[in-house]
Parts: sequence; C-alpha cells; structure tokens
Amino acid sequence: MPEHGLPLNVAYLGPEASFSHQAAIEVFTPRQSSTSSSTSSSTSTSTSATAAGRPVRLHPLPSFSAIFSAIQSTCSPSSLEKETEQPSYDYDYDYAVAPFENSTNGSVVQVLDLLAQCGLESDPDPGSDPDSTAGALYPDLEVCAEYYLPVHHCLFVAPSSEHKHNHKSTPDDDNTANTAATRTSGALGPTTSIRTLYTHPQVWGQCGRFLASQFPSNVVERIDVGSTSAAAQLVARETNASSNGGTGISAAIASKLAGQKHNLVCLAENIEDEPGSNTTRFFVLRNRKRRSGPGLGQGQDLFASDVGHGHQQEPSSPSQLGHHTNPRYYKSLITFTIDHTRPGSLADALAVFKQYSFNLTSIDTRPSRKRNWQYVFFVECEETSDTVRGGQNDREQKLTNMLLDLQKFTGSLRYLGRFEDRLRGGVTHVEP
Ligand SMILES: O=C(O)C(=O)Cc1ccccc1
Repeated sequence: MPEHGLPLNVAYLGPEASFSHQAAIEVFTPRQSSTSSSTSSSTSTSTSATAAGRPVRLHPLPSFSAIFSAIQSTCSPSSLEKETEQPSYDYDYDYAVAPFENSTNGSVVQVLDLLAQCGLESDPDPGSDPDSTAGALYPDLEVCAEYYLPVHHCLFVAPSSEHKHNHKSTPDDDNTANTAATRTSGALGPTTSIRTLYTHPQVWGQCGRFLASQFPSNVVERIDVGSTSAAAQLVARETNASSNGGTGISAAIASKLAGQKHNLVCLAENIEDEPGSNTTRFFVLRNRKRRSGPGLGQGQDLFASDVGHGHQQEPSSPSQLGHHTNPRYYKSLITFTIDHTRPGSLADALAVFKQYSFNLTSIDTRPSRKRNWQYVFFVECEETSDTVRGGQNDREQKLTNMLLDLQKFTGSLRYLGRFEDRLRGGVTHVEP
C-alpha cells in the first residue's frame, strides 16, 4: 500500500525487540508483524506503514516515565507539521504503547503508578478535597486502545560465554537464537556457570517455576533492568574478561526476537510458567488534545482511522479478530480515591457502576502516595449489551452521567479513557 499523509510517531519501551516493540509493530503495522524486518534496521527508529497507508515511525524510549512525559509534552495537532528528522526525544508523539498487566504476574506496577498521575480531575474545586491528586504530572494522557500480546520468554547467553557452560551443540546448530530457539526447554544443558540473570522486573514472576528449578537464589543473582531487550543487549556485550571476574557468566531472559537481534545463544525457550496462555495486555496512549483534530465529531475513533484496523490482516490471536457486523463494546478506565474512614464508601462507589449497568472488568489499587494506607483505585468498566444497542452519543452520555454520580462517592475522580474491548472482537471496523 502506498504511504500517504504525515507520519505517525509512536513511542515504546526500548531498546528494539522488547515486548513493547512487538506490541507496537502489531498494533500499528500489522502487515509487518510476522517478520522481524522492522527490528533489523540500522537506526533505532524504524519506519513502515499502517494498514491505512500512513507512514509510522516507531521510537524506542529508555523508560516508562520517558514515554509518559513524551506524550504529555506532545503539542496540538498543528505542531505535527513541523516534523523533521530530530533526536527521538524531540518528536511530537502521536501514540505510545505501554504494558498494563500480565495474565500470569498481574499488574505492571510502574505503569499503574504513572497512570495514577494521568487524567483531568473531575472535581472542579480541588481545594475541597484534602486528598486531591489535582496537578497530575500527565493531565492530558488518555488510553485509546488495548492490545493483547502472547508472551514467550527464552534464556540467552552470549556466544563468547558458551564454552563456559556445557551447552551441547548439535551438528545443525549455528549457535544463534535463530536455530537454537527452535529447541524446547527440555534440551536445556547445565546452567551451573551462570551467576547473574538479567531481565525486566515483570518477568521474574512469569517464569517462577523454571527459575526456581534452575537457579537457586543463593547462587545466582537476579538483576532488574529496564526491559527484556536491554537485558539481551547487556549479555551480548559481555566478554570473557568482563564476565563476573571469570568466575561465571550472565544470562538474559528475553524474547526470541531480542536473542536473534543480538546473535545470542538460546539455552531454553518457552520458560514461562503458563506457556500456552502467558499474555500481556498493553494500552495505547495518546495526548487527549489530539482528539480535537479537524473533521472529528463525537463518537468518531481517531485511533481506528489513524491505524486502519479495518484492514488488519493477521490478528495475533483469533479473539482479536472481530466482525464489523457485531456491536462494539467499549471499556472505560477510571481512577479514584475513597474515604477510608467511612464504612461502605467503596461499596457506595461500586454501586454506581451497577446502577448504570456498567460491568466491572478489572479493579486494582496502588498506594496514593498522598497519605499512608490510602489507595488509588483503578476500575475498568464495560458497557453491557443493553447499552451497545444505543447510538455512540447516547452511550457517551450515559458514561458522563455515571461519572457525575460517581463523583458524589469518591475523591480525586479521574477519567482515563474509553477504548474498544479487543477480547469481544470488534477491531475489524472500516474507518471512514
Ligand atoms: O521488557 C520488555 O520487553 C517490555 O516491553 C516490558 C514487558 C516485560 C514483560 C512483559 C511484557 C512487557
């Protein structure tokens, strides 16, 4: 498809070949998602096209907080026209992709803590609420889509350290992840020379059984790094001289793609506790000021028209393939605090969702950081089948009314966005 229009700039947690990168590729350039071509470019920013034909540039950023800051500082739509080749940080980012939760290990708490700093306070008089979180760091951020990525982890070491452990080479083994990753974890050789493991903190809990059986914590040190691809990069740089003073080697837990990118040796693959189902749910974030683009009325989905999901070729799981004749279900993400001293305050708040026929699909908490033992609640709620028969404007009005009522029972109520439920189908709508 020929590229047309201004490029879409999308931020993700780098370096290249992280799971966030994979999710960004699948969301924004689904036609390329079955190949690793976009991770093999010489520059870290890769360019390809959305299904709608818009050029898309994927930019690796070093941390989740850098991603949130970058989206917050993105300016109005007109500023997109000053687009030139600039260092990554100076882009006006249209979207970002960030992991929210994993089916095995639960919430990505770093991202929840950043989301707790997002959104506009609904209380018009923040002074009236002593626990108000008004003055959020990222008031203009909103969630505009979700994406489910199946996640498989591999154990990698650098080729230079391979002689230090008894990994058994096979005649057709070229010692790269490309072929090694096709072996199953049953073929794992002794790992006794590994003294250090690197990965993203979310991953330890996803691979708990494998780690407990192979790496006693009194012998092997686990070191958190910024991403799984950063772990792969670190291990690839390890030389014989630098490997723990010659006493042991380091290994990374990362994706097959990250191992291929850095020519690592795969000692085991699919080491996650739930190999058939381990899935991470990502949010697509944007600056809400972008929504008021020209020609966009209420109920129109800017994300869908930017990305062209109507033409999505190969969804990563059958559940993400919707049918445009089916009704679309939308979820909303809301955060609030409650009065912890009043019995029934949480029950009162949750009763409002029931009263307006919103189904709660997830609920989570994080410390408010305003006062000890006070929490920010993260609630996702979904319209029910009764509601989806109404028009978009009616549906949005119902949500607005619900939020107005909810305000009576909560403090620091913030609306973080409304997005289509990808578990109930519905990505295959045709954009205008
Ligand atoms: O580290 C990565 O590759 C990430 O993108 C963060 C992450 C880590 C584990 C599961 C999903 C996302």
